[in-house]
Amino acid sequence: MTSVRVREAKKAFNGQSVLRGVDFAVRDGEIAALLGPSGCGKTTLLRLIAGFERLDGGAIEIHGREVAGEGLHVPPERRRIGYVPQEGALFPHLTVLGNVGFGLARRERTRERIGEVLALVGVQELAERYPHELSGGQQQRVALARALAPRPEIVLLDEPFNGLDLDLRRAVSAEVVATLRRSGASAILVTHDPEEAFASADTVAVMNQGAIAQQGDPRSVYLQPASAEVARITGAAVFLDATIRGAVAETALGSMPLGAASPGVNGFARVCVRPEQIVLGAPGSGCAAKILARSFRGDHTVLTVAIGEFRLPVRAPTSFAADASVVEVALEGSCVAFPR
Ligand SMILES: Nc1ncnc2c1ncn2[C@@H]1O[C@H](COP(=O)(O)OP(=O)(O)OP(=O)(O)O)[C@@H](O)[C@H]1O
Repeated sequence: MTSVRVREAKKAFNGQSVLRGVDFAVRDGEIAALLGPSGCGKTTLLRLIAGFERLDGGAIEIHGREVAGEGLHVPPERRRIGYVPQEGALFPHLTVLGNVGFGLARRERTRERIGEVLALVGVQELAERYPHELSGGQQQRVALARALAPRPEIVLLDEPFNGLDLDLRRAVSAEVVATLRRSGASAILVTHDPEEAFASADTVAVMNQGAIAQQGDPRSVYLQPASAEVARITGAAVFLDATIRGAVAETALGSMPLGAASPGVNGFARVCVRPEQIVLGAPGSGCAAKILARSFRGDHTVLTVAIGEFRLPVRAPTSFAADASVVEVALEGSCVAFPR
């Protein structure tokens, strides 16, 4: 069953269109990521689903029941949705206990229920502390506990890990996802970090300029992006000019099987490959390239190489010969073609 369905959602602020007809769906128990660049409308979509904003057009259904549409706006407190806003959202004058109890109806505001949800997110020993006495990761766990306390059916999380440094961010997001799965709620996680979206979500909706450009499982949006923009939003992408012959793309780096092609692509095209598909090949296996620069990255080195006028990054092992000036570059896997 579908837990959230958004149809043709439109929203403008001060005459400026922010959502231009968004279609988006999340199934029961699923974690969906809303991935897109800054300003594309992710928070606006989340706030419309929560009921904090009113739709200008289109409709939103929760578990098959329309909650927003023409002449209809069910208030947030009647949507059974938990909301984890961006960082810094705890009430500074309330303890963890007070923060988590805040959203609970009086009869449910028991130490037992609060203790249960603090245990669910693993912060039960922090109950008496104030937000300023917590680390960033602890604060985010408490914010999640506050959202989960009223047993929502859907949890919306707006870039909840933004304020955390990278290592902590990966660890806290994995814990939060595990907690959400244990709670059984569906969730929508807003992020602009593709790795976070892929690691956390069952379905990824790629948003750009107020519309969903593609929605699918993480592998399909990464490996078969529907457009050059989706390819860029979902990770690093290298575009090569190519000639398409049947199911093969011929590029300056050699030929490559075509994994997918946009409609109308034939003859001259642009193919998208991911940097990890450009590899060092054995002599004679690919295309000779001149090394222009090296950048040491710890567990690997990135070479910038030139093939004629064309420059591209190639990942090499840290042990790569320091005196080499030429390498052989080859392509691995398949590519996706777009019109040139
Ligand atoms: N209440 C508002 N009044 C006027 N403009 C708004 C309002 N809320 C959002 N906007 C505008 O709508 C656009 C989309 O904003 P939104 O916060 O939804 O984007 P976002 O994708 O979540 O961005 P970020 O990743 O930076 O948070 C922006 O141009 C923003 O300035």
